[in-house]
Amino acid sequence: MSGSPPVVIWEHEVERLLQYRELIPRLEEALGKFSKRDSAEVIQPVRSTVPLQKHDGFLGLMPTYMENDGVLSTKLVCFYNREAGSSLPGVQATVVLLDPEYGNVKAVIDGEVITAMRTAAVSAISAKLLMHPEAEVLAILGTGKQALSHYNVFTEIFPFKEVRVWGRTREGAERFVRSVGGAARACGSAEEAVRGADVIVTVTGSTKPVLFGQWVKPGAHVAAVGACRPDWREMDDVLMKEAVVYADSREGAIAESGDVVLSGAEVFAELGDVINGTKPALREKTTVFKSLGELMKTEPTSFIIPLHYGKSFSC
Ligand SMILES: NC(=O)c1ccc[n+]([C@@H]2O[C@H](COP(=O)([O-])OP(=O)(O)OC[C@H]3O[C@@H](n4cnc5c(N)ncnc54)[C@H](O)[C@@H]3O)[C@@H](O)[C@H]2O)c1
Ligand SMILES: O=C(O)[C@@H]1CCCCN1
Repeated sequence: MSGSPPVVIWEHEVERLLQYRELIPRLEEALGKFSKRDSAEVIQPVRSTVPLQKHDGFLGLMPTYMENDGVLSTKLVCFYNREAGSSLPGVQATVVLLDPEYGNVKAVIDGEVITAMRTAAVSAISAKLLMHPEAEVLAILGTGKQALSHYNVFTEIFPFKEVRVWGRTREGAERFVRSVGGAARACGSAEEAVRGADVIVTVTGSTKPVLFGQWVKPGAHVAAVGACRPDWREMDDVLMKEAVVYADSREGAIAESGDVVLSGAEVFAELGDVINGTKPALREKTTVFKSLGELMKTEPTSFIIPLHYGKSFSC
């Protein structure tokens, strides 16, 4: 294997191979393993970030090693502040899979679909664990790629009666609603979308709060996906202080989430702690899951390879 050139697996192939019904249980297992902090299970340091000042962006390096599973990979992700508006993409990602023994690159895999689906799947896991079991109304703030993947997985696995979408422009929200076949309602303001919602997903490129605690129904669950820099926000202090805060990675949230850093909110638990049964899922409280994406790009990558080659492929 060490002498072979890397295989390149691109967007359409990843899209064909990844399914939420397979991704979700694998990510639950991986989140649980990570929270045990057993170095033979998962080593996933907080990502290294290189500022791309001239372009108002960042390069994030996200290595992971799962020794027991024999999987070594790193995601390379560039992300930008596009708040001022731009036709260029806000996030671009590639995943590189390496042989942990030889150190050679085995595969270069498009990271766009992995990022969209993994992030939405982890938010869906947070909702499975933390939302009210009879949740009926979903609100999505944002109308980009993550808004779409979140819409897809949340409506695939939960029986919401109503889905509301807010975007910076009314046209953007209406375009989004048309793109999903009209099964959601475009709202004229974030407040209108959020009032009375049981589950709220924030997937904006905003650097300032778009979600305010005074609008949020007590007991609602928020999956907060944007604002992945220590000085960027999507939520205000009222919400951050009232809610019980969960994260994918505690270290990641403390280092990278402006919502956590600037509000001084405490991270109560990781999703993996809840999965492992070491911390409770406080469903009756208002909960925020702060997603940084720190984790688990390796997991989807590791099963794309065998799927790509069929069962005969061995890592
Ligand atoms: N937590 C994670 O794992 C993870 C993974 C991928 C992306 N992200 C973050 O999620 C966010 C969305 O990513 P995406 O790939 O969907 O990006 P995108 O560029 O496709 O969409 C961004 C959306 O945010 C909106 N927006 C931008 N500035 C805004 C503002 N000030 N107020 C309200 N809306 C605003 C845009 O109109 C657009 O609808 C970004 O912040 C991105 O960095 C997080
Ligand atoms: O983990 C990721 O893929 C994202 C990209 C954008 C910024 C935050 N993290």
